[in-house]
Amino acid sequence: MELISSNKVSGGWHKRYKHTSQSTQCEMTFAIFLPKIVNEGQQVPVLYWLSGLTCSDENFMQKAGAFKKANELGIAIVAPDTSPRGEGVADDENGAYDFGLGAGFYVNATQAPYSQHYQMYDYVTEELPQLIEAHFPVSPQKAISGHSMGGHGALIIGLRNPDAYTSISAFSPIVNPSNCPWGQKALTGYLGDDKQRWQQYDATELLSHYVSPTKRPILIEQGSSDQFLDEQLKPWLFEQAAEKVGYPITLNMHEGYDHSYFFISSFIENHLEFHANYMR
Ligand SMILES: CC(=O)Oc1ccc2c(C)cc(=O)oc2c1
Repeated sequence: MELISSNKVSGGWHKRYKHTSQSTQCEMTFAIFLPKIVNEGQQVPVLYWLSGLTCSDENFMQKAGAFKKANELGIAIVAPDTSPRGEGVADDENGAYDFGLGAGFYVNATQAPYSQHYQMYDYVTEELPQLIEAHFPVSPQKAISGHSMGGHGALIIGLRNPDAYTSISAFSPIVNPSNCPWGQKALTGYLGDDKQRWQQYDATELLSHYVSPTKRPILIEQGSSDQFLDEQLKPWLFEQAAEKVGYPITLNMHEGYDHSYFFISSFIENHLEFHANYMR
């Protein structure tokens, strides 16, 4: 693991690292925010943040405005990249923004040529937490959150691993990728045409068939003026599935907010407090 940069911020530290990943078979970059309290020898819980299409480890760290509150609450934040990258990593054949580089969709791809490197599910759920726990003063307490494609990632990972994450949250998530153009394109490209195989990566499907007795709290934020709301995001489908299976979720609609980091930065502190409450 190699340190790329280190900056003091809001009393804590923001650091970027690169390392060779066994899951994705390429160099991966991630960012970590460590609150001040780690200097006093305290182990801190970790919020994993998954970013959306076209993003890297940098967007959330630079734009969300999360550090002051994370420092106060004593939470570390880890932001991985959104896909494998580098020479030899297959991209969308037309270089589109919604597939390939910057758009790994947090799945383990089974289709060539993507299956060689696009193993983001394993990277985020296994390899990265192991690396973080081996190298930083963190406790095993983890929570997960994300935006848009990353909100989809947070929901599927949280729902599939209720023993690993104390709480799940999302901003403007793609809740039902089998049922929207971004998701259909990604799931076809990474997993093939068999829709049965898509279900493990579809939060609304996972919730509809949820059987675990452990129901982790789920908090979703959505802007009413989000340009992707009706065609891509459709949070009401997730809400309906939750009602049907009796899984309590909170979906907060916010008048006038769009899909941007202006929206995320407006409500990120509530999400940090939400997760801090469960990670204690
Ligand atoms: C930094 C930023 O604005 O991130 C951003 C912009 C647009 C999108 C879209 C359209 C989808 C998504 O999944 O993430 C995302 C992130």
